[in-house]
Amino acid sequence: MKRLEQVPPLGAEGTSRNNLYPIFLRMHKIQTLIVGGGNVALEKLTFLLKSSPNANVEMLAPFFRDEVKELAKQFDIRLIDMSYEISSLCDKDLVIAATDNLEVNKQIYHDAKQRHLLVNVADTPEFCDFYLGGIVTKGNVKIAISTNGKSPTTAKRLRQFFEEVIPDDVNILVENLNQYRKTIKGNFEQKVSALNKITETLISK
Ligand SMILES: C[C@@]1(CC(=O)O)C2=NC(=C\c3[nH]c(c(CCC(=O)O)c3CC(=O)O)Cc3[nH]c(c(CC(=O)O)c3CCC(=O)O)/C=C3\N/C(=C\2)[C@@H](CCC(=O)O)[C@]3(C)CC(=O)O)/[C@H]1CCC(=O)O
Ligand SMILES: NC(=O)c1ccc[n+]([C@@H]2O[C@H](COP(=O)([O-])OP(=O)(O)OC[C@H]3O[C@@H](n4cnc5c(N)ncnc54)[C@H](O)[C@@H]3O)[C@@H](O)[C@H]2O)c1
Repeated sequence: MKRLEQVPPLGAEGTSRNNLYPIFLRMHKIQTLIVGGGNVALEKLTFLLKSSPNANVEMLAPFFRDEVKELAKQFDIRLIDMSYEISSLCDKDLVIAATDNLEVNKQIYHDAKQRHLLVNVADTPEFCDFYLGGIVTKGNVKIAISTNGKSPTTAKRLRQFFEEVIPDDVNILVENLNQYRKTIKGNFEQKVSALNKITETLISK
């Protein structure tokens, strides 16, 4: 069993610390529901598909903006032309509420919680089990950014910064190491040691 290299402090006196735990969801394996088809829903859908073009998404609203319809067509997203009903949560794993009606959004939150579904009411931290983040994708490498809900604008700027500075060919490193990893003989410890040795110079100052 490996020991934690270092457990970070809980946050110095008077400061706060991001305690969110990012997980990397395999979006094609789970069913996502977005309720709403307006501007906010469009923003959430756009960034979701940018990161996970293979996501399994259903959208529900009595009105869909044209840009939503275009994206949905392009990415094979099911659009359902109706107002929210509790039965819409059947067979769903993840829910994003993005209507312009706070009461409806709150109802979706409570219904989802009752069913132990993970729910995000867009731009409403108190009704979120999880936050959407700024996301950088370079081949097989993905970086998720959150400011703990403090400043989405900073998350956006950091995402733009990392998109710029991380070289596109970082994926070549990953692919090469993946090939090398398959060729290493020996037990787990010997493999870890070989991989650590060959990548040592990447972090040397
Ligand atoms: C990262 C990103 C992902 C995405 O949306 O997919 C994202 N917001 C983005 C942009 C953005 N959102 C807003 C602005 C306008 C400027 C501003 O208000 O600051 C801008 C900037 C812009 O558009 O330029 C409005 C806003 N957002 C929230 C509130 C409510 C509040 O803060 O209380 C309000 C005020 C609403 C109002 O005034 O009514 C809340 C949330 N927004 C989050 C995510 C979660 C926290 C993420 C984190 O931990 O950092 C959280 C908590 C919940 C959630 O929605 O998941 C995406 C950038 C994607 C990218 O570019 O890569
Ligand atoms: N537009 C923005 O950039 C922005 C920014 C910050 C906050 N907001 C706030 O967020 C909210 C949503 O804004 P918007 O621009 O997305 O509105 P919008 O009018 O573009 O879209 C609202 C969507 O909610 C759907 N809807 C309404 N009732 C529904 C129900 N019962 N079931 C299912 N769908 C339903 C509508 O059909 C429509 O698709 C508003 O309260 C707005 O003030 C918007």
